Parts: sequence; structure tokens; C-alpha cells
Amino acid sequence: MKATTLPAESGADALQASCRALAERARQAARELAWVPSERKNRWLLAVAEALEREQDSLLRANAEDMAAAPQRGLNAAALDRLKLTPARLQAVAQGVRQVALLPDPVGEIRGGERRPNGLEVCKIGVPLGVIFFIYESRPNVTVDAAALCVKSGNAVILRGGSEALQTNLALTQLLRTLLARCGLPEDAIQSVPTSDRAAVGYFLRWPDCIDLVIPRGGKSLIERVVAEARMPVLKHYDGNCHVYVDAAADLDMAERIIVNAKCQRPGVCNAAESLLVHANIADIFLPRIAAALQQHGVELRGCPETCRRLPGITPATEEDYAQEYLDLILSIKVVHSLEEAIEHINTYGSHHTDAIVTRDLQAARLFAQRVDSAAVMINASTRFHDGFEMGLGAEIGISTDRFHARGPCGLRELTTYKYLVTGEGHIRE
Ligand SMILES: NC(=O)C1=CN([C@@H]2O[C@H](COP(=O)(O)OP(=O)(O)OC[C@H]3O[C@@H](n4cnc5c(N)ncnc54)[C@H](OP(=O)(O)O)[C@@H]3O)[C@@H](O)[C@H]2O)C=CC1
Ligand SMILES: N[C@@H](CCC(=O)OP(=O)(O)O)C(=O)O
Repeated sequence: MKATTLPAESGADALQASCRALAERARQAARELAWVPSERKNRWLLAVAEALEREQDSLLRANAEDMAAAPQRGLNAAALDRLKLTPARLQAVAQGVRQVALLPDPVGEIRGGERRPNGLEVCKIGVPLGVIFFIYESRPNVTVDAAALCVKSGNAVILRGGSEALQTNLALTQLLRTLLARCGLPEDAIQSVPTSDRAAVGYFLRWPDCIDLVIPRGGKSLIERVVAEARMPVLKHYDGNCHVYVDAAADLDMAERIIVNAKCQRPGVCNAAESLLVHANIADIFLPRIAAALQQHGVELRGCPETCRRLPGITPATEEDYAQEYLDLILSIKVVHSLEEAIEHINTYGSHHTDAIVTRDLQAARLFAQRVDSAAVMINASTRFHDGFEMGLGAEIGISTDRFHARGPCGLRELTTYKYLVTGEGHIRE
């Protein structure tokens, strides 16, 4: 299918029929892609990396169209920055694709097995999930990252990026598809939803016969809609209300470095810290120090009464603050009187995404790691490390706080499942 937008006058029936045809093509492409040798997929990845650099001018032109329309759509500075492509950013995307080519292929990977006493061989092998429906924000680099991960893991993907990035995404998808065909891979393994009409999202969510998994990456209302309507499994996180707990036995220099990084390095992403817990034994010394460091970075502090007593002038925190994902330079602070109180607070107000302890006490670190119920627990490290690349997965399509089928950063392996291969020599069951 040519990657163009549907005419505005297309009616609901025409839109649904077009989406259905697209989904069926994705299903067929997934069947073909499932057992393509790694070398061919890697050849495609390397061709993509090269083309992103070579076709830079036309890609930047498409992006300029989106950027020109963005102010009328009310995009703020952070959103504009996410939308914008530059030569350097395209090069970074190309580099990411080259890295995916170097990663081991999870398809066909032996994940365990044994020879049974009767001689039967039981083997567990990695296989693709099938067709992934990926809904994401207006961030064109994500289009390429997601397509690269899906194809390398043998999956077809239906991309539904933010409407503000439509022209850029269509240009990127066109390029990715042309190269699929050139490398002998099914072109329909990558398709974009050819309309920004949100009704189309609802159609895809109703077709579990064509779509095996939906990954919504965006704000809470998107995720809630997808969870309510999807008839196939959803991989997601709602929000990232991440904590740093500074224990009584913390190295305070280390604690300061970690908190400043977790809060300030990139406040608008899901693994940034939103709340700081400080043990009462060190609060007198540590709170003024960390407040000064954070305020230097422009962070607004909102504290519990014990924090406000030590930091006069800051805003008192409310219950809502403790549950809030600010995605901004704001931090709630609470003084706690024990490790147990810190753990209880995190498990009550947190979003089970990423939570960190800073301590030199091994026992405290162990207890925190065992009892904090989050997808990633950091010991003496910034919450910002909850990322597929940083954690050694090569790249990620998103982060999951679900318990099935994957938790934490989702890379190539998380985009696959497995099947059993049982080999006998005429074995029959007694
Ligand atoms: N907690 C987190 O991890 C994240 C939080 N956010 C926050 O969410 C807010 C909005 O950010 P933004 O990036 O625009 O994310 P959105 O959730 O608004 O949009 C992400 C994608 O989902 C689509 N979408 C949104 N709502 C629906 C819906 N009801 N039905 C169908 N499709 C939908 C959008 O399409 P369309 O183009 O039509 O808008 C876009 O493609 C910001 O405050 C941002 O910081 C964003 C990303 C992650
Ligand atoms: N793992 C990423 C953050 C993930 C990300 O962008 O998340 P989100 O805020 O959900 O879009 C990183 O640290 O770069």
C-alpha cells in the first residue's frame, strides 16, 4: 500500500474497510517475516541506516511541513523539540538502527530444553509475537526505532504516530517499506495508519484475529482508552511516578548526584524522579543541601510538614502531590522515619515503574529491593537508567509495568514469545 493519507472526505465505512485491509496485509506479512534469516533482516537494517543519512534532505523537508503546522496545533516547546528532526538526530537514529543490526536475533533462539528419560527431546525456541499495533507520540525517531525492533524480532508493525508528525512518519514509512521490498522482505511488515482520525485506532483494537499485541505509548487517557477497548493483550505503563529514597546510611554526595540526575537530566520522561523520601536521621543535614542543589536547577519543591519546617518557604505538599507524575521541574519531598515507612509510601503512591534507594547498608538495600513492587528497583543508581539501551537490551519500544508478558524495558526479546519443539523417534505415550 502506498503510504499516503486518506482523502478527508472518506466516510467511516471506507475508513474501516481500508484499516481492515491494512491489518490483513500485516497478518500476511508477519507470517512471511516470521522465519526470515537474520542476515536478511540485518541487511535491511543496514540499508535503512544508510538511507536515513542519504535521504536526509527529503526527510527533513517532510519534517519541516510538520514543524510549520505545529504552532497552530498548540504544541509547546518540549513537544516541538520531540517533533523536530535535524541532520544530527537523523544520524543518531541511523546509529541506533546499526546497533539493532548487531544485536542477537531472538527468533529461533533456544531458551531451554531437555532430553526426557524416554529419549524425547523437548526444546523451547523464540518466535515472533506476530502483528504489533504501536500507538505513540509525535516523535519521528520512535517510528524508526520501533520499526527496526519489530522487523528484527520477526514481527509486522502497524504504526500510529502522533498526528503532528504525520508527514514525517509517512515519509519515513515509505522509505522503510521501499527498502523492505528491495531486501526481499514483505513490504507490509511496516505500515502506518493513513489517517489521524482517532476512530481508526478503535477499529484496530477490535481485531485480535489480525493484531496480537497493542503497545500504547503516551498520556494516561490514551492508555485508558486502549485498555478499555483492546481485544488483544496490551503492553504499557500508565505513568512513571518514580521515587528516590535516601536512607539513614546513605553517602550524601552520592545521594545528591543521583537525585539531581534523576530529577533534572530529562524531567519530561517516565523514568524521571517525581518524589524524594529522606530518612529523618539525616534530614537536618541533607534537606538544605539537596534543596540548594535542586533549586539551582530551577526545581520547585513541595514538602511534607517536616520538610517545610527544615526548608521554610517551600510549598506544602498535598496527598495529590505524592501521587503526581509532574513530568516537569517539580519534586515532592517527604521525611520518613524508617525504611519500612519509605517502602510503604512507595508501594502506596508510586506507579510501580522505577524506584531507587541510596544507602551503604547492604541489609537496607536488600529489603528495599525485595519489598518495593516496581518494574525496576535501583540501588545507588539514578532512576534514569530504566531504559532499554542503558540496561543492555540494545533499544526499547517502551517500558512496561505490567506483569504479563514483559516487565521493564521492552526490547527484541520482549517482542517475541516461544514455542516448544518436541522431537521423538516414533514415541507414543503409554
Ligand atoms: N507517562 C508517560 O510515560 C508519558 C506521558 N506523556 C504525557 O502525555 C501528554 C500528552 O503527550 P503526547 O505525547 O501528545 O501523548 P498523547 O497520549 O496525547 O498522544 C500519543 C499518541 O496517542 C494518540 N492518542 C492520544 N489519545 C488518544 C485517544 N483517545 N484515542 C486514540 N489515539 C489517541 C495520539 O494521537 P493524536 O495525534 O490524535 O493526538 C498520539 O498518536 C503530555 O503531558 C506528555 O508529557 C506522554 C508520553 C509518555
Ligand atoms: N527509556 C527512555 C524513556 C522512555 C520514554 O521516553 O518514555 P515516555 O516518557 O513513556 O515516552 C529514556 O530514558 O530515554
